[in-house]
Amino acid sequence: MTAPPAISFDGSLRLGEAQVFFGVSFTLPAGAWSCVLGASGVGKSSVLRLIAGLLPEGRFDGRITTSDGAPLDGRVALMAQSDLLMPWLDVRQNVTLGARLRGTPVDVTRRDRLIDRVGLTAHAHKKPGALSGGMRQRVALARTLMEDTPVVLLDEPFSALDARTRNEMQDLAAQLLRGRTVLLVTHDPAEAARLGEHILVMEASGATAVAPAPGQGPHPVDAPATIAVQMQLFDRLRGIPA
Ligand SMILES: Nc1ncnc2c1ncn2[C@@H]1O[C@H](COP(=O)(O)OP(=O)(O)OP(=O)(O)O)[C@@H](O)[C@H]1O
Repeated sequence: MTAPPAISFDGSLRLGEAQVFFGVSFTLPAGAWSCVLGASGVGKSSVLRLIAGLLPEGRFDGRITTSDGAPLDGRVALMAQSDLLMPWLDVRQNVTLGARLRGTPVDVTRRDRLIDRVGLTAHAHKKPGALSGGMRQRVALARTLMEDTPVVLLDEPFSALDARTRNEMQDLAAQLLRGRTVLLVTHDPAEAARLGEHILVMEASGATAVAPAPGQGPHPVDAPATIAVQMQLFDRLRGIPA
């Protein structure tokens, strides 16, 4: 993996007749977890798709730049809320889907190591239909890591999981993605307070930074600093000024 860059985003987006957002500007620090929250429809997923180069429709007036000046093409992996697993492929084949689609050789040692790190070695022969929701998200996480990109974008990947599995997945993702430039879209102030080393609240007219809990994430869920950030985010999302 190449060194993760910081990413600066500045622009406005129109989709069809609608101005989705206007003058949204922020910088994602290199090698850290950034979290973005905001009302439904404000354009959070569109920001991810713009950074990933996956929003061909619409009109984006602005710039997305990197601290090393190199383009983001080929350096970004996106993990969506839906696990997007292929039902006819087993865990090993799903984890290596990227290489299969590109027609490039599969690094089987790396594949098996990642499946082991997400705790699925005993289930590697199974198809998605035989896995729980948490296991399926583990496969999706291993597939994202298999791409070994310095930038990882996460679009509400844990929102459909029960509280305990979500907590486990947050820890696992924080551990496995440490050192990469990560942007997580979430509706959950507790998740943002726990994982965020940089936190943004997005509105149609801009993005505001909210100070995270100190130190490296994941922050302890019951630490006073984490709870204070969570409460502040609740207030921001309810429209209560800081
Ligand atoms: N291809 C498209 N064409 C027209 N409008 C679109 C398109 N994709 C998204 N939109 C609209 O753009 C707006 C922003 O969508 P987006 O999914 O980015 O918001 P979001 O903040 O991620 O929402 P949520 O939190 O509900 O997932 C929404 O009003 C959505 O309906």
